[in-house]
Amino acid sequence: MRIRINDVFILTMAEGDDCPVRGDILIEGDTITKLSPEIVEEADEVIEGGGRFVAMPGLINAHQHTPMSLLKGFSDDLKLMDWLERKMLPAEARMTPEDIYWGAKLSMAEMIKSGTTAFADMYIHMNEIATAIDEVGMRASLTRGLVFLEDDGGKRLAEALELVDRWHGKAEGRITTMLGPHAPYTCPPEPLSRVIGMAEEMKLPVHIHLAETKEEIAKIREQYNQTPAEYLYNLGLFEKAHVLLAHSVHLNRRDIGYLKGMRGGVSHNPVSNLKLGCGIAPVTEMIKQGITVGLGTDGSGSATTVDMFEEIKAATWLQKLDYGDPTVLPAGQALRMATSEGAKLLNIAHQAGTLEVGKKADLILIDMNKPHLQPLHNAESLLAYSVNGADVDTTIVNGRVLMRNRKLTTIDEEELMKQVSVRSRRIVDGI
Ligand SMILES: CSC[C@H]1O[C@@H](n2cnc3c(O)ncnc32)[C@H](O)[C@@H]1O
Ligand SMILES: [Zn+2]
Repeated sequence: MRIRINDVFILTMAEGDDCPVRGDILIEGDTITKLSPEIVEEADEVIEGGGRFVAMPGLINAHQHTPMSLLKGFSDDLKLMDWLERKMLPAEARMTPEDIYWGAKLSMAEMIKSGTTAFADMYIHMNEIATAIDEVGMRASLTRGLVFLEDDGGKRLAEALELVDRWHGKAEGRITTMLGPHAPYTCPPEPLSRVIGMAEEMKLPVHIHLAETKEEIAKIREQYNQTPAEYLYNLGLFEKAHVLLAHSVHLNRRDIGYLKGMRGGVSHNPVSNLKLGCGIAPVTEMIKQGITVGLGTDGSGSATTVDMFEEIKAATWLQKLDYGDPTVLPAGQALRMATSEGAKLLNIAHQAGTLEVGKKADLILIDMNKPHLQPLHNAESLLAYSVNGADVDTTIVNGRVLMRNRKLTTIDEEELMKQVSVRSRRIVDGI
């Protein structure tokens, strides 16, 4: 299959490339094969840009719990632990594997419609999520979340390994896997060390929540007389595996030092942090210290939206506010966090995150022919500060068009809405 995209403003997001160039894009199979002012090759499908679209790499959501889309808006304005323990966990205990499948699809529909092409997911019933991804066509890195607060006879860990066995490298290579110990406060040293050892041996990345709230800092201090980052560092996590750290809001100077030089980095989730009142992550300082920082939404049970353009805005504005300085975290940097940096976190930088010949064709077309997106003085500014998810016209993953002219091609939206309506009501009823 060959797709030619004609006459668009191409923003590659490749190193040092911050100005869009008007031209054409050729996709052959799953790969970008040409970026040029004019391409004449025949194609099976031609998308006429007519100079109204910006083409950019698909956004990468580095921290998600996709099926939580079914819990969106059901329990807001609570403290994180109340929200999690009193609302989310009881609701999750009622979710069937089929609910998980439909919840993942709902989240993917929203992600594709707002320009996300790849995501990192941590949840339960991962086989159903992987099946949904296989069908829908997105790219993802999957982890079975591991909580070790009670003895389950090794059931959760066995499911985590089954996920790796069954799905790593599958769905035309769109699915990869990680190990997912949930957080320092749900993973005591012995089982956590075991998981870290497995990650090292199996060369698997580790996805874990870190230092999200002040309560977490107090709890880990009380239990282990350490900070959460110190706890992970002392267990050898940062030297033994590629690590994806979600949140990392409450890090002190020494904690940031532990993260320096690590493979992987931090998923900053500003909307979730704002909404749960967690605090402002030291993003500017981490970047200054050479730590890779990408962006994520967290599940829509907390953030309520998985539109990554909201995260881009929140990330840059929060740092400007925190420093009292509008020059901090400029537009281009925030866009890189949502694209090239996110790709590094998911360990897929060789495939995605920038538009370059030889990379997988994961890209979006944004319709700029709208009052709030004109004039086009500076594409990066408009993309970071003015565009929202609804401005995405076309989403392509692995050379396959998943949305064209805002119509999803791999998800039956009507059926999805029916399933979501019935299932979501049943899950939260009486909680
Ligand atoms: C065991 S699967 C993942 C687990 O994580 C929970 N979760 C969702 N959002 C957050 C968050 O912001 N901090 C900590 N844990 C979170 C989710 O409900 C699942 O139970
Ligand atoms: Zn999370």
